[in-house]
Amino acid sequence: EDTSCAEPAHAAETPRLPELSPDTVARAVVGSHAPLPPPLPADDQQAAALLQAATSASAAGDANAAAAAYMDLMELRPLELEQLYPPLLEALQQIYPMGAASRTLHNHTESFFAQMEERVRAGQAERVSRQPAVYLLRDFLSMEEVAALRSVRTRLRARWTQTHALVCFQHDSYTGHAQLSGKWSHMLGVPGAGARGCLTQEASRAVSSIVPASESLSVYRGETSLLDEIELRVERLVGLHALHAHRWQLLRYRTGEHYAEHADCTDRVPLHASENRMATLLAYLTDDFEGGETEFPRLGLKLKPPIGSALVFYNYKEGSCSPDTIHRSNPILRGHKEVLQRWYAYPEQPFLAARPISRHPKDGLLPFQPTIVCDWTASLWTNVSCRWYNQGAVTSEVMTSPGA
Ligand SMILES: O=C(O)CCC(=O)C(=O)O
Ligand SMILES: [Fe+2]
Repeated sequence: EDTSCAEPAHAAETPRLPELSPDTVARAVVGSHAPLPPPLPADDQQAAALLQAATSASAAGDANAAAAAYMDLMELRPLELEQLYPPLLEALQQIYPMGAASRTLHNHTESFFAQMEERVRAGQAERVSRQPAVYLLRDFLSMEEVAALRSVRTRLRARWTQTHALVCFQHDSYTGHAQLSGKWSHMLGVPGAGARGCLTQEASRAVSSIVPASESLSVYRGETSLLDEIELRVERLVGLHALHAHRWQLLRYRTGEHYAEHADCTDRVPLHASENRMATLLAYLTDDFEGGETEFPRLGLKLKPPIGSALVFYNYKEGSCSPDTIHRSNPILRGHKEVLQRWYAYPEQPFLAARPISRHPKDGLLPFQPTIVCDWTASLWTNVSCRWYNQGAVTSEVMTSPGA
């Protein structure tokens, strides 16, 4: 077996880079007196152009273009959700077919193991761990596809640069910090005792540039034909069906950035729940960096798969989230890491891969405003790490404004 990309985890202790601290955040917030720029004027022209694009795309039967235009319109005009929803839903139902015809699915877990074992027999994949199952699939993407995906990321990322990110914390040392009290626009729970909160727009703006955050740029079905093609390849080679997929994520880490230990699954979401993360696919788009390994500490695996290859792993054991799947992205010591990621759910759930319909006005997010979330999933973290998302992590269901 070729294990050239695996080296034992204990070989060298990764040096720890200085981490974000609550005091640094408090100093940035307290020391900043820059006024917020005035809100962008309601862009009626942009909205009218989007509505025009949406209507003509639906008339032409281009569901992908219609859905994208309706979604952008909702980002600008969240209050018009009720008028925009019916035609949007019609477009989405073409992109994400639901219902009897698509419901005759195989046992998804079985098809995953059957396909991956077949890949191993055919010499296309290597079983890196048996329990939990972790496979390395070689030559999953061509070099041309890698380059194309990297430019997709650059292109889509450009849309999210108009405003600073809203910055959210879920760690007692931040939510309970004395100097940060009064600087929160959303807080769920008791500050300093397991709460999660988002800073005000002013405070977010002051800290968004000092928070080292890796990035997750969401891409949805229909947004690029290349990923639509690749999802069929995953069905064929990996046995994970498109109708079980979460959104695509294009991850990026710059020097110094990492993502702390976590499992992709959680027992708060049972295997049969629609939004569970039964299996994970990570395809590597760069390799010119030091550090940045995908490490599974409980398996003694520290992996740096070659460009174009994919790691796929199964997150459950006997129906429960397996803690042995805990993994992290080690700090980047030099260079730049990009990964294409997708989670797969056990039951069919086509809309999981869809762009979420409008952020609620109560979220307090500006149009096309990203969020930075530090320490989102409480229990498993060993240290703080932050991630930038273009998909709102704040929703009125989970967050309540104090006084709202
Ligand atoms: O980038 C990696 O190596 C791992 C990313 C990851 O585990 C995640 O985003 O859930
Ligand atoms: Fe993960």
